[in-house]
Formats: sequence, C-alpha cells, structure tokens
Amino acid sequence: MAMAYLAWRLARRSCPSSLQVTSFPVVQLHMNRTAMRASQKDFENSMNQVKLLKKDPGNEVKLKLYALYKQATEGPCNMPKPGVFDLINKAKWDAWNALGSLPKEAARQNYVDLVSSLSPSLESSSQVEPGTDRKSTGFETLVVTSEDGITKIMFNRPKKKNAINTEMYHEIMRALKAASKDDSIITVLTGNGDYYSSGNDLTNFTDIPPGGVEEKAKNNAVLLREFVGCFIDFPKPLIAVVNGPAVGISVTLLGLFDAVYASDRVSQLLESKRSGKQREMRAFESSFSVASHKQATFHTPFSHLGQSPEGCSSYTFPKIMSPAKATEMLIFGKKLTAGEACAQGLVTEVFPDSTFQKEVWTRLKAFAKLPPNALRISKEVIRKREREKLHAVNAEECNVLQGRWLSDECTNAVVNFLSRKSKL
Ligand SMILES: CCCCCC/C=C/C(=O)SCCNC(=O)CCNC(=O)[C@H](O)C(C)(C)COP(=O)(O)OP(=O)(O)OC[C@H]1O[C@@H](n2cnc3c(N)ncnc32)[C@H](O)[C@@H]1OP(=O)(O)O
Repeated sequence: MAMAYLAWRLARRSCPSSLQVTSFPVVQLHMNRTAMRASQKDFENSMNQVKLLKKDPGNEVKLKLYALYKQATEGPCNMPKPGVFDLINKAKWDAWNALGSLPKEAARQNYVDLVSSLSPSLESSSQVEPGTDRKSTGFETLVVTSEDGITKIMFNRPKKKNAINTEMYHEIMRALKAASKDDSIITVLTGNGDYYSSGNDLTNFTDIPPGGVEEKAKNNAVLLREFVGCFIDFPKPLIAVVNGPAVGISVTLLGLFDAVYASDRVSQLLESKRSGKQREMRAFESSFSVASHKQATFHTPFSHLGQSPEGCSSYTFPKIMSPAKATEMLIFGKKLTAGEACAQGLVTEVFPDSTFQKEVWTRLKAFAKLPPNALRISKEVIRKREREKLHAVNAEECNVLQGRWLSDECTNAVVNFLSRKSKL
C-alpha cells in the first residue's frame, strides 16, 4: 500500500492538472499512468507531425514548440545564456527559460496540444502539393474545384511560379466564364505552390508567328484586352487568396477584385531582408526544419521590363492608394509587403501566416452562405458605375503595351531574363 501511495504522490506531483489524481483508487492511478504513456506516444506523433507541417507556423509558434520540446525532454533550461548578438540561440534560450520549472509531463502535454492546434495546416489546405501539376478535367494549367458554394480557380504551374502563359490566359477566361454561370456563390483565385503568380510568362514573347513581332504584339494586345475584360465584367464576388509572391498582371488585376486576402509573413521576412537580418531569419527557419514558404509580396516591375501598366491599374491604383503610391509601384517598381499593400488599400486584410488558410477559408465559406442574388445585385450596383470607364482604360492600356512590346527596352529586358540562367 505504501508503494501505491508513493506512486500516487509522485503521480499527483508530476501529473499535469488535466490528469490530476483526485482520489486514490489504484485503478484511477493506473488509468492516469496509461494516459501519461498515451501522452508520450502522442508526443512522439506530434514531433513527427511538426515535420509534416505544410504551412510554416510562424516564428512565435516555432519558438514555443522548441521550448516545450526541450522542457519535455530535458526539463528546466540548463543551457548557459547566449550572448546578445547570438540572436537565434538567445531567442531559443529565452523561450525555454521562460517555462521555468514546468514539469516534463505538462510540457509534453502542452506540446501535443499546440501541435494539434496547428492541425488545419497539417490537413491539406487549399494547396495541392507544390510540383504535382494535378490536372482538373478540362484544364492543363489550372485546378478548378467547386464546393461549399465556392468555385476555386487555382493557378497550377508551380514549377514556373504560376507564370501565365497563353494557354493559361485562355483557361482562366474559360474558368471565369463557367464560374459566372455555375451554382457557386463566390469565386476565388489562388496559387498552387509557393507563389501566387509571377505574372505574364515572358516566353509569351518568344513564339513569333509568320507575321513577325508586329503580329505577335497585336495578338497579345487582343488577348490581354479580352482577359482583363473578363475581370471587369465578372458578376459574382471575386476574391484573391494571395498565398505567396504576386508579380505583374497578377498584382494589377487585384484592383478589379472584390476582396484580397494575404498572410502576414511579409512583415517578418521581407522586412528582415531589408534590415539585413534575413540570414538570421533563414537560419532560424532552417533550425526548425519547416519548409520555408515565400513571403507574399506585391511587385509590378513594368519599367524594369520596358513595359507599362495593365489590368486597369493605371486607373484603379491611383484611386485605391493615391497617385504617389501608385507611381512608386507602377512606375518605379517598388515591391510591397502584405502589410504595406494593406495599408495602401490593395490588400483587404492580412492574416497571421500560421492560421492564414484556415481563417480565410472559414470566412469565405461564411460569405458563400449569403443570399446569392443580393451579392450579385450589390456588386452590380458598385461595378456598373465604373464598367464603361474600366473598359476604356483597358483598351488604352493594351494599345500602349502593344507599342511597348516592340521597343528595344522591352526586348532587351525579356532577353536578359530568359538568358539569365544560361550564363550560370
Ligand atoms: C498576352 C500577354 C499579356 C501581357 C500582360 C502584361 C503583363 C505584364 C507582367 O506580368 S510583367 C511581370 C512579368 N513577370 C516577371 O517579370 C517575373 C519574372 N520572374 C522572375 O523574376 C523570377 O522567376 C521570380 C522572382 C518570379 C522567381 O525567382 P526564383 O525564386 O529565383 O525562381 P526562378 O526564377 O528560378 O523561377 C522558377 C522557374 O519559373 C520560371 N519563371 C518564373 N517566372 C516566370 C515568368 N514570369 N515567365 C517565364 N518563366 C518564369 C523561371 O524561368 C524558372 O524556370 P526554369 O526552372 O529556369 O525552367
């Protein structure tokens, strides 16, 4: 009996409150010990789950996981405190040391609880495994699905950063036309892989038809005008889920969307790059062996490419963010973080990266439960005032671009891009 009591006292002292022994029946102690063995098993499963995380949970969560792991396996922090300039190890030490004398079992349970709270990013989110160019029926460059009242059009050229080639322009138009007529309530565009889209596929300028570059430029201008027109006239709420960097036309079109959601990784990683700390941030990321995802940035390098704005951005961007901010993006090619894009009105809302997909899709499913006719009619009330103007702007932008595509500035920029790797 004395041994059982001793076991009970030990169990009582080290049991996390969730397993607190309140009475002293041996069977209760046995059940709790089984629960603790289960939590050890859960702990090991959770460690494996962390390695399978599809979405980077963010540095704060990774520090918590590190600290709980150390506390659960080694007990209270037993490392000497790193120097102030050893940023990564100092952050880790602080996180572990903050747990004080938390018992190993409690740390283990907290670790399991934390990993299970990340479970949405363990499930397949809206992403298809990058690199697996899974084809939907009828599309080569997109994955189009329709469920929960949402038609999702996912750019699916992840190996080419979802660059939009001629085929993809046509497929996006076809998918939008089908979505405007199907029984879905809202339509969502997003990217598969680490990029939302790197914009126009620059090889679009290389397959020259018999009529020469003039015919190519004219054909591209006709295609672009029809493509942007589909976004101007799209009748349902159109929402962008910007899962990674967006470049060129994939950015300018956002001015024609009804909502744009992006994750906050931008502020963490792009700003650390700007402050020269990116090396530390990359090293820190790799110490958690979680696939580092590209931060969502918004870049319109038109001048660098010898080109000019499209997607009605020459009209929408000054209206959305002021002429000066539009100039910084469209003329000088300033790359924005999601936070900056949100501050300037191009992005509607920024979400924590660790919960981005879960929060956004929960919200979109709620939107899709709203009365469809009210949504369409409300969008029409807003869009009809601008529709004629937007089509006129689109026509003018395409005419200007048709000339730009024949310029030496554009030709040189495209050649430089396409030949850059051959120099390596
Ligand atoms: C009908 C015509 C309509 C025209 C409309 C007007 C539209 C204008 C625009 O959209 S302008 C903007 C065009 N886009 C760009 O200039 C981006 C070019 N790409 C890059 O700068 C880089 O690839 C990157 C910063 C997006 C990514 O860099 P990195 O992470 O180093 O990856 P890689 O460069 O190795 O890219 C992987 C792979 O993808 C190919 N690729 C990426 N983007 C494009 C692109 N826009 N066009 C063609 N190919 C692209 C890249 O070449 C690599 O291919 P490889 O692995 O070498 O085969």
